[in-house]
Amino acid sequence: MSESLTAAEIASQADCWLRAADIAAAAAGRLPQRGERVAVVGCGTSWFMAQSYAALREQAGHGVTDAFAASEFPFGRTYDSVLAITRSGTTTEVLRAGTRLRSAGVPVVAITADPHTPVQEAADQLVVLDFADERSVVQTRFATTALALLRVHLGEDLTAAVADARTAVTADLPGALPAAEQTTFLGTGWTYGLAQEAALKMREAAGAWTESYPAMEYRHGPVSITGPGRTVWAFGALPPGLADDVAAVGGTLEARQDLDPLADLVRAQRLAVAVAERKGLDPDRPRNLTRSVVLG
Ligand SMILES: O=P(O)(O)OC[C@H]1O[C@](O)(CO)[C@@H](O)[C@@H]1O
Repeated sequence: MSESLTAAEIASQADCWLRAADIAAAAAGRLPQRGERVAVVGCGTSWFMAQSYAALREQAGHGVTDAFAASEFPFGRTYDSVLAITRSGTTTEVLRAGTRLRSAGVPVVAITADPHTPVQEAADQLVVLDFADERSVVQTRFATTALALLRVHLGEDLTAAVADARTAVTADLPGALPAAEQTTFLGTGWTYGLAQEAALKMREAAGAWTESYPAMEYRHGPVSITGPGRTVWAFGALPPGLADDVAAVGGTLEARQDLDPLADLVRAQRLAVAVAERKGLDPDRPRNLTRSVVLG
């Protein structure tokens, strides 16, 4: 089988993160400033990246940062600025939120792959990551590149993450993994957004049954569905006792704490493609999904 577009885009992420690091200084004036009260919005994958960034920004002490699905923006709250993430620049909920915020005088910046779209009207300023744009319906490299840019903007050095991403694209996928009958993805802090994104990727590309939770929530119900043939995949730090909890019910624990969590997401993306192909599905043609959702 020839390599899918999605697989090729997944493999190119480390290079895109390096390019993001190169443009971070030039974009810095448009991205949230230290001390600002900021909201970050997006839909689907972009919303999950917004959640990861919000957690990282708060953790870095840069200021209050809330993330919302664009359709759920709490217009009664006051923010110094709003950051929108949208690969396509056409997603209706993002455009509606941006337009309404702008008309209320709230500065809106959008990170997008395509500036020649309606997002140019819905935002005051754009940060364009056209080099990370994708031909696939399912998002992979645009989203991780946006998060990589934001991590550099927070002062992180991504050298190790880039090296880990290169490892993640060549490493064998865990052969011991069952056919991914069901996978529960866990994360904490910024990695919870990654867990949600991994679960979405498996659903979108492979039509797989997946769930995602904050890691410590695992014991509060999700453990009930773990068992033989089912996998728990933890991003970042493992909660104490998790390995024992998963083993006790016969599940398989997948955790690569040696990798930067964003690079571990690359492995999860690859798993989604592998599961799709194992099921005879084309990861480039996800069921019932379009590249962006534009409402009438
Ligand atoms: O970032 P955009 O272009 O606004 O698109 C968001 C879309 O991307 C997706 O993640 C597609 O993979 C969908 O969940 C969502 O509809």
